Amino acid sequence: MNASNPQDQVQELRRQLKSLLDAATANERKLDRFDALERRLIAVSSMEELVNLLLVDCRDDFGLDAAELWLLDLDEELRRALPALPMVKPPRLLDGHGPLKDLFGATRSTRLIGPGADEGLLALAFAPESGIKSAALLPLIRQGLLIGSLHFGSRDPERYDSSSGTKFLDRLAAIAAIAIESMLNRERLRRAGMTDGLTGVHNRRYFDHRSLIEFSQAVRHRYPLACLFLDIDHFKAINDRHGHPTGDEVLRQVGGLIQRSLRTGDLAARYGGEEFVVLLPRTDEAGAREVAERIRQMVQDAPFVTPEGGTVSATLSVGLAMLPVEATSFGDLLAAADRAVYEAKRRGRNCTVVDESPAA
Ligand SMILES: Nc1nc2c(ncn2[C@@H]2O[C@H](COP(=O)(O)OP(=O)(O)OP(=O)(O)O)[C@@H](O)[C@H]2O)c(=O)[nH]1
Repeated sequence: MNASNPQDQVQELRRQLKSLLDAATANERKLDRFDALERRLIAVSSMEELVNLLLVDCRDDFGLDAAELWLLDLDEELRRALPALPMVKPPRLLDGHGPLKDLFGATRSTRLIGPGADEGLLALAFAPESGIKSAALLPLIRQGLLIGSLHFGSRDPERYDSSSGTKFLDRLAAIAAIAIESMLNRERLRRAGMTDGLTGVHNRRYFDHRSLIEFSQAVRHRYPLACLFLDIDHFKAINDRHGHPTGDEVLRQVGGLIQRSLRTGDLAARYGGEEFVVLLPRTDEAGAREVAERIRQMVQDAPFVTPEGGTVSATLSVGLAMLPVEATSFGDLLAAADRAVYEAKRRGRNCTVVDESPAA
């Protein structure tokens, strides 16, 4: 091309103008996509929706090859909560700060990684088989603390390079961190509303709600439903002899033993002071008796550790009742299990009694 030729000059200017316009249009589209994503992030109403949005929708909308979310979970709160939530791709839960330090060091700012010096980080941030060649690693920060990270990866080595700006991504990370924190708080509140603070099993309010659902399912589908009432023996004496904190500790450990003895789908709750209730759907009398005896035996054998580091022992009386085929109310089943536990106390405690009263 001859630059002094006016026609060539015009053509060159046209070419430059077109490339500027193309870049502006691409930027505008990018801005629109980020804008739409931010609006959706702000509007999410559940943890699973949020995770699916960050990991699945983001990957599809931005034409990425991989998206990863890491969340710090020092007290294993998320480890307990997340399995119950339906997620296409769950986040990776971190039990320490190490992996985040490896990615961000002390800088805690968005990192764009392409081929070159920091390439090794790609193997940390993504599964090795994903073949990621460039990536954006976004630290998620709330109130000055690193709570996790969001990783966008591409097999195109030029998709992200360290000289590009990170303004959009920084903003996205800030909004994602707020959305994650608010969902975690919501999840905590939801769980607190249905969990007994001392023992960690469900509370009476949740039991009252779930038992009605279990009752109507069992009646509709005509499957057996067993109810256990479990009452710690001479609990007043444990409190009186060893102190209230030891009584609390026994309650906490009994709650844990009961919970661990059950299958998914069974329901355990603290019904009152030293009383627990268990619902076993699709379980016949023989099966329910086995569960009751297993729990009773475990409690009998357990050395309960006191807050001072000593041990005390405890036993349980268990009342078992089966939902009568023609039951009309869940209250009948509860009343029958209550009668049975009363009978177990009468027979000398530390035993399981099956309610034998004629079906209601
Ligand atoms: N430490 C502690 N004690 C509790 C809690 N809730 C109820 N209690 C106590 O549990 C005791 C229950 O006593 P009782 O109902 O007389 O029954 P018990 O001593 O277990 O005797 P039996 O059931 O007849 O074997 C009471 O002393 C309550 O104060 C709690 O959250 N923590």
